[in-house]
Amino acid sequence: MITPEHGLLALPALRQLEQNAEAAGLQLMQHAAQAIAGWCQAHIPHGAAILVAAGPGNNGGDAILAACLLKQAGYAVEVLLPEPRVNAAVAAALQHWQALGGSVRPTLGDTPPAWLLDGLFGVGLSRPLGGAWLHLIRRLNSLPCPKLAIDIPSGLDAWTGQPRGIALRASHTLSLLCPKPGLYTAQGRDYCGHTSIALLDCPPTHYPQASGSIAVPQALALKRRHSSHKGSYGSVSVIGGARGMSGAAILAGRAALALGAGKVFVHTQDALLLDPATPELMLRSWQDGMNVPAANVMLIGPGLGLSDQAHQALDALLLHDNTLVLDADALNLLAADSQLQARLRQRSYPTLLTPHPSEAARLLDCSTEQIQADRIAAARQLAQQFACTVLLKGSGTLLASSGQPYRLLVHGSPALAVAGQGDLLGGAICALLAQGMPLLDGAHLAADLHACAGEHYETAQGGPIGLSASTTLQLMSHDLNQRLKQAGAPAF
Ligand SMILES: NC(=O)C1=CN([C@@H]2O[C@H](COP(=O)(O)OP(=O)(O)OC[C@H]3O[C@@H](n4cnc5c(N)ncnc54)[C@H](O)[C@@H]3O)[C@@H](O)[C@H]2O)[C@@H](O)CC1
Ligand SMILES: [K+]
Repeated sequence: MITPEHGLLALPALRQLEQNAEAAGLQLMQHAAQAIAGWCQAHIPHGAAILVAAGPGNNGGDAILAACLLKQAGYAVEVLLPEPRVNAAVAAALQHWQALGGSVRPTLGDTPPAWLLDGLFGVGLSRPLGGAWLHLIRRLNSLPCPKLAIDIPSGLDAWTGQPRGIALRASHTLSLLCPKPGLYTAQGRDYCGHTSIALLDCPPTHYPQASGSIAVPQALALKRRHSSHKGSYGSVSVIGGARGMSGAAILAGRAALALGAGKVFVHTQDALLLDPATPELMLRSWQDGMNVPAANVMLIGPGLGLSDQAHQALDALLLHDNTLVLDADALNLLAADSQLQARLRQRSYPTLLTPHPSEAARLLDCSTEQIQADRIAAARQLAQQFACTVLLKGSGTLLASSGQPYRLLVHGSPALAVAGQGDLLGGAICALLAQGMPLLDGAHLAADLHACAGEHYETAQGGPIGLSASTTLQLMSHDLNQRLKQAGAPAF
């Protein structure tokens, strides 16, 4: 059961929710206005000058009713209404505003306000913004003040997280009634700033079935007993590291150890003698990997290369009945070979693909821009086309598996946009799977730990630059231990 604060609704379901609430007599616009005014009173100094930009639909109605409450609370509020043709709810809100002595201006003045409230467009944006709207939003973006977007920054698509023509760059966003995927994925986080959600006192029974979720799985399944030993925590084999690229496979192996796998094998093209920083890793060659699928979870791809030998390794592994994670060059080999794809589809054992947007584009034979234009659709299409679970990397990482609600990560940081982080994530996922977590939950929890490590680093350093692999792994294992501490008693 997905709760209202975690559920991601498709547009028809959101409209259904609004109807359900209205039919039950809930005055959503009043509740929205109260939530917005409450947010402002908690964040904006009393009496400050607030410019409320109101559009022609209900997003504008929310904004104008909030303007009324803020004026009554003692703020110096002005309403900017660029489009005089407004819907009935906005017209009623305007009447109320004017009855309070509030004035309305059609164009932006010269004096910048202390804060901007953006109520131009919300989820009703139905086409790219153009003409005068482009000019206005450009000017609003250049105002040197913090900006609160109501529901979603105007111009940002609430489902894809992509601007349509142009979008307001908010410092804060207060989303109404439920979270929307566009707040978190693609360019969403760059446009939304700090995001919070106001559920508007809408009872959970009014919420239709969600198609996605931002809830993160519990770590409880990883709780350890005193009587356990290394054999209790599974084993991971990493197959990668062609000549000159062994670092990628080593990083994945280190991550698998740091996140708690009992035993970790690293198979590189030529077996390495030792990883001095992590002598616990058992180092083998590819040949050994094919003949001895010793581990219950296998990761193939980091630094694998595209040689015939790499192709053979992937071909052989697809036949094994262990849990299999495909990353990096394994995905590139797969994209280029329909026979490998057929073999993948025939697998009946848990399989995960972990592409970044360019790898996803190769797999779907389209451009990276097309993937990013609708990341949710791309992740779902990959899961369906290849009959496996998919983790689509990038800002707002997504997980999709046929017949399941998709999952969206709300954490992450540009600190993670450096070489080697994908290898760490692959290894970390395998560690949680080796310890018995189901595929979707294990991949999700590992990706969340990775995303949070990036955020923690950025917060601690005051910026995203310089995150190393070893720091990432320390942050991830620390966070996992903290989550386990809070998770209660182990299941027997
Ligand atoms: N309906 C309700 O009961 C609720 C509505 N809420 C608010 O209402 C918003 C949705 O309201 P609406 O559905 O009225 O939609 P919006 O207010 O987002 O915008 C719709 C208006 O914008 C115009 N429009 C759309 N795209 C345009 C473009 N590219 N260029 C120029 N004009 C364009 C439409 O013709 C229409 O007039 C939410 O985002 C939220 O702020 C929430 O308060 C929750 C409850
Ligand atoms: K808005």
